[in-house]
Amino acid sequence: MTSDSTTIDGDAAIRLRGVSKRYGALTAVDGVDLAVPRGQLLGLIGHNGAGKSTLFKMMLGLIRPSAGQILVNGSDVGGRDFRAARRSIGYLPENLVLYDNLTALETLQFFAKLKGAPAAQCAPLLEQVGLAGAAQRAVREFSKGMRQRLGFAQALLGAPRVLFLDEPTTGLDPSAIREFYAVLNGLRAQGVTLVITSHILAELQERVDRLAIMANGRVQAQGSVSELREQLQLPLQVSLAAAPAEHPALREGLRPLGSLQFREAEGRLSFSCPRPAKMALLGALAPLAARLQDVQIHEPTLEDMFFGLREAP
Ligand SMILES: Nc1ncnc2c1ncn2[C@@H]1O[C@H](COP(=O)(O)OP(=O)(O)OP(=O)(O)O)[C@@H](O)[C@H]1O
Repeated sequence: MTSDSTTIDGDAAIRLRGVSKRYGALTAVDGVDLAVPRGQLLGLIGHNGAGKSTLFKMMLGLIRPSAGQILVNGSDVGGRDFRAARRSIGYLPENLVLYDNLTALETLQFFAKLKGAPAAQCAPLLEQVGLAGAAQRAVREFSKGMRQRLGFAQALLGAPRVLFLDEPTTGLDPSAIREFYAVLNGLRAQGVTLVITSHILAELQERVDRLAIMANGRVQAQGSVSELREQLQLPLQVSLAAAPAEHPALREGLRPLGSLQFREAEGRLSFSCPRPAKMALLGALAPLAARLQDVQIHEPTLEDMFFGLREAP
């Protein structure tokens, strides 16, 4: 699959070239090239074991790549100056360990000390993630979503310029997810670069600037959602509502589009239509308008794209 990383390299806050990680015979990450422009939100998606967490850990300097180069904020990860550069990077791991006996505020103060961030940031950050009212409560009493909010506050300590968030919305309810993305949008507007993983594809679809789809250690495709749609050329899903008596005439009227696989259910005639035939489809439907009650044309969803890639040879 094509990558446009070369065209955005100039202002990339994160840049990976030929990055691999091998564990003995197993190649967890295999020759990844990736570039994330400053101030953008990249969604990283992939099946279990695709290599997302391994890629994260390498970008954070927690594990060393077997091959390739990683630059974050202009610093070579693993290089001499990376220790200092690490302070401008925030990270929310998939499973953050919290101490149950500490309060939310004490927890954040503890992480602030570890990171060398000012303790004065802790209370405003709790406010930002919606935990101001729970600042003095012990973490042991926290729900899953509250723990996740606290983890997010921890990642924001030190006003990072690059944020890596591994499954950050796990355990959040729909309104908390909305608030979480509002915070991300605010950060993005300040030029913070964000990389986020999620298994909830529909959630990412409307919210990310770019996506990288990983499978078997490789980035199989990357780009904006509309670029991926173009690259993958998955068909449109068309559904026509019409009285069953009209279906034969509809099939006949759509014959110029070539052989379509029709499905009939609940008064609807449905079929997949190749993307390049979209205008021809609209042209064929116009003279059939009097026979139709409704027309739905769906672009492929991120889920369609994800599974389309996995099923590709
Ligand atoms: N320390 C390790 N030693 C050996 N193999 C490892 C190690 N860490 C990861 N792997 C393997 O590398 C592959 C990629 O794992 P990784 O955790 O990066 O996947 P992932 O995409 O984050 O998966 P998930 O969505 O389940 O979190 C898997 O096959 C995993 O078993």
